[in-house]
Amino acid sequence: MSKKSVVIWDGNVRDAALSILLAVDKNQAYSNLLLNETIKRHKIEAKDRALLTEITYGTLQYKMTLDYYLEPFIRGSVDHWVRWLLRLSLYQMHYLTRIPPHAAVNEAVEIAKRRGHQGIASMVNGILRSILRQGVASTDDIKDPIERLTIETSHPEWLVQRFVDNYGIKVATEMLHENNVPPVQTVRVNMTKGSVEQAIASIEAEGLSAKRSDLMPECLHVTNGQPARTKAFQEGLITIQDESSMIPANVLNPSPGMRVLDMCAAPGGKTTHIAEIMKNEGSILATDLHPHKLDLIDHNTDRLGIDIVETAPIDGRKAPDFLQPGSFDAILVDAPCSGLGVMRRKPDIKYTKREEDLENLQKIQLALLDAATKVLKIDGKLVYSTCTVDKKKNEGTVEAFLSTHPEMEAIQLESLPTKLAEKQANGMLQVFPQDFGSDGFFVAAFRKKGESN
Ligand SMILES: C[S@@+](CC[C@H](N)C(=O)[O-])C[C@H]1O[C@@H](n2cnc3c(N)ncnc32)[C@H](O)[C@@H]1O
Repeated sequence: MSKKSVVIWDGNVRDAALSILLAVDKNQAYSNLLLNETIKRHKIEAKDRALLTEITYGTLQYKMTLDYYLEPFIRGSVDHWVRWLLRLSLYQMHYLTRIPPHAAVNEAVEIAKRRGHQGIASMVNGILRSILRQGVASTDDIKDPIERLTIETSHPEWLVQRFVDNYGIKVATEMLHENNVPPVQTVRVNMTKGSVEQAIASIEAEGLSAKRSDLMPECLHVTNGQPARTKAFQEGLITIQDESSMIPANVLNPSPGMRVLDMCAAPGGKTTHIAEIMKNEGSILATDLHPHKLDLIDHNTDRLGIDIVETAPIDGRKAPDFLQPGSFDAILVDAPCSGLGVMRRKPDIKYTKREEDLENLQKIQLALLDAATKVLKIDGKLVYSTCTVDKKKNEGTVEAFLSTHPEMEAIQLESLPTKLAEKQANGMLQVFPQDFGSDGFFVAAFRKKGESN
């Protein structure tokens, strides 16, 4: 992202949302990053912040559905920015019950006048008022179930088909709908600094609400506010992290004093979790392909008061060239992946990801696992995780790995709450976004066979 923001903030939430959507559409920025940057840079207040977030994400989440609704009302072609303006206005009219539809139309007309001219404003007014009078077409009229899900939930057809092939129509439908639901904010309590009760008290003292999750013991659900701005965050008592992302470090479950490798570590969400589980005793090598990302890990360890982490820029696939064979007690490979489990947070993924990307990623994932095996001690534990939901590429990668690595065996995923433990099969766990309202996530665990000395 450039140093100069692409979003001008003059207090007009819809106009700012339009600028963000246009930048995202031109691949100038990721929606989550540009939205956060805009909010931070312009110090946007809570009420506007909530609306800006809702309109930007909502419009992006439902882009294809909105186009389906708009199509019968648009004669000829409209400018690219006008189409985005229509989408974001219709999103408010159709999905946000608290905004009077006429207010959304009036705002759209004003923006059209300012960004274009009176003619465009009249056209926008005409289209939106016709929709108000006539209503939108029902997606129930679409007979083909894949096409209907594609339009209804605004996911590309190849992805809908892939989810249905992988998991059946029921699970796929639930997941596609859940992907459009805004995520809950969750934080992880740093138990080396304080208890869950202390974290709740500290967060609530600043006017936010925090409650224990009934899934992961170190997880809190936080509402109405920005936990990253709290004292608890600044003092290292909490870390912003999705609940599913708390699974891999728990499954790795290293003891204090161990030597651990976190192979794809930046920005360090799981490295720091591993360090907390180890009570900040032992040593962790946190590596990542991109040297500039290592600063993020250092920043996190400093804030959390963790001093057992060392970082190094290493391509995990070449780890055996730099690290001693058989030298780590436990290794986490939190691999680069297609991100199909995090589309609620990053709706851009729905429209930018291509099916062939999944193939390329699998080659990298297998190379990382192969390298990890070489530097793992005998009897050591290897945990593999991705934030994606794809049977062929998650379970498929594990099967391909095991078939070429007879020295490794799949093992039971330990140290998990019962609700998660009972969902595992053959040393693998796939969490769907609809299971617990957390990200879609995959975790597998292996042991290096043989006698340890
Ligand atoms: C899913 S993210 C890791 C998130 C991190 N574990 C956390 O919890 O904060 C995947 C990471 O893998 C890194 N990566 C991609 N290819 C890699 C490679 N060949 N070797 C090491 N790291 C790689 C990316 O830079 C990215 O930071």
